[in-house]
Amino acid sequence: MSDYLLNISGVNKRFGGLQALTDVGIQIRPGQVYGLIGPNGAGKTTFFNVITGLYQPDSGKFELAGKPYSPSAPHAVAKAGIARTFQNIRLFGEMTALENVMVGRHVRSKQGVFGAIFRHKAARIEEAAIRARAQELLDFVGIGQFANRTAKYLSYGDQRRLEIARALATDPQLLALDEPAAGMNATEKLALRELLVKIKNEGKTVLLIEHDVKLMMGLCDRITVLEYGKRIAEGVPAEIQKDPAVIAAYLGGAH
Ligand SMILES: Nc1ncnc2c1ncn2[C@@H]1O[C@H](COP(=O)(O)OP(=O)(O)OP(=O)(O)O)[C@@H](O)[C@H]1O
Repeated sequence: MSDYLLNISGVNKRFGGLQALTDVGIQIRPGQVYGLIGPNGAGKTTFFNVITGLYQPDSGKFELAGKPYSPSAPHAVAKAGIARTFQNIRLFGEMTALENVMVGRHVRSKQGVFGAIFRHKAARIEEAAIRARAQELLDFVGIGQFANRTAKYLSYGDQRRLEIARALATDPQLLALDEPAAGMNATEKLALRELLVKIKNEGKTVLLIEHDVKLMMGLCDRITVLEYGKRIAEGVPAEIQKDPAVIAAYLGGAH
């Protein structure tokens, strides 16, 4: 059995004439916070979207917790145990914060959404448990006091927290975050960092793409750097920071 929670290798992805990913892989151990960085257009989003089933790769080997998984569609990936958030927040704006998290939780419920609607006794009991767990998750990410607030009225930083709570509601083995600090001010970034450390301390494994390299260096256990669709470096932040290829990629500004 592999030591890795996520073990991906040989990913190629072409868009028409553009080779967006060339033989890219990533190996993440359980409990790590793992970062994916690289200059604009390096292929980070493409790779992330391939891992989470949004884009179909031309080739690649995908394993989660030692078992092959098929990144054929987002729901298949979610079922395998990977939950993600999006760069552009995708919440149900008209629903409350609590309801947004409950929807995430229903992915795991026995009765499913229909059971909850028809309110059989078993469904009612399960519904109460889902509600309690959703509240717990809101408390965990620090917005428990806004449980009944309509999602669209939450501040930007709190909406991001809510997205993370909703992703956690599926009890994922891997939490994949797409630029969680995008658009955040310095205070919100600091709070996000604290939250990610808390998630790590709960034993969760996290993969994130983030443009804020400073944030990544202080937060990640390991980092993969992409440039022009290829992996140019992999290692702990201290190694990455002084890697000549990484420095050249960022200073080059070719993208
Ligand atoms: N759906 C698509 N169709 C065609 N080309 C695409 C598509 N998505 C990405 N690309 C191209 O693939 C390359 C990699 O883009 P990608 O968005 O993955 O990079 P990135 O590292 O996430 O960049 P950024 O930091 O700017 O978000 C770019 O040249 C981009 O134009």
